[in-house]
Amino acid sequence: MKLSVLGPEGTFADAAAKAYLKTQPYTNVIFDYHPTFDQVYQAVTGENIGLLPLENQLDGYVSATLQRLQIADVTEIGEMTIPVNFGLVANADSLTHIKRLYVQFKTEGQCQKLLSRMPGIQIITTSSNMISLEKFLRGEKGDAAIIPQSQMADQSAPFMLENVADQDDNSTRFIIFKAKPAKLDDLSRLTLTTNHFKAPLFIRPSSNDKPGTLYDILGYFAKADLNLITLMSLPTKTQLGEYSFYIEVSGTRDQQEVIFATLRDMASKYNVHLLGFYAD
Ligand SMILES: O=C(O)C(=O)C[C@]1(C(=O)O)C=C[C@@H](O)C=C1
Repeated sequence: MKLSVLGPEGTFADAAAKAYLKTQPYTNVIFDYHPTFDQVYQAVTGENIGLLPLENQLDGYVSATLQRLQIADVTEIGEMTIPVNFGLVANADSLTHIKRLYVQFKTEGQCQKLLSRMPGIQIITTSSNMISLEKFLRGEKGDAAIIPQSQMADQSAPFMLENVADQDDNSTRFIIFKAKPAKLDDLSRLTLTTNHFKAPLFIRPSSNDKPGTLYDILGYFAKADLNLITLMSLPTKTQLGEYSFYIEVSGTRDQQEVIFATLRDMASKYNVHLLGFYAD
């Protein structure tokens, strides 16, 4: 089986994939690294699986992943949360002599305190923390990169700062998915391996321009006593002001029947795009 993740080896996605595999019975897994989230998504076919970051404790949801999930025909089969911290490597004698900084786009929002100490610097955004490191290693004097803290021990740059995330307590949640579309009927028959589940989904009203639409959507879950852990609105991109809602429902095994009955009920009125139903 192939597991597609953001590469090269050493990204947090790679670490999350390895942590996930420790909890699973898969054998002979081949790691398949790609430089962007979109290429990771495109690479997952058949029975193979992929992993993408969904949410960071400091910087919130990963918009690129949500935008992709909104239109994706995938089944999420699980998730993995890992601690995240960063280090700074620089080819300079001090912070003030750094001219150019390589930083992954989601990492930037997690290292704001460090960045505020480097005014006037040229920031080059990358798609992966290990690409930031690669670019730094091939770079010139005055260059710096923010890289995973786990890579710091292997580096010997002239100037290095450890643990540069805005706070030490920081984590990112990743989702693991297959390429086949999540089907309500198939997933309703799934046997959970733990007592808890999560069900991520998008709900798209035919129009947002009506009083009480969100209230009505939330009412279905409230009436069924189903707990929502996420509610986000995302532009559908069809028209300015048209949004869909990304929702994560969590519950216990004894609520399996009620969640599927609720989703079927909602599907007669709204566009319900289920993304998965998995043990948590
Ligand atoms: O570049 C990496 O190391 C990644 O795995 C990506 C990613 C992300 O986009 O959220 C993962 C964890 C951190 O939040 C920062 C970057």
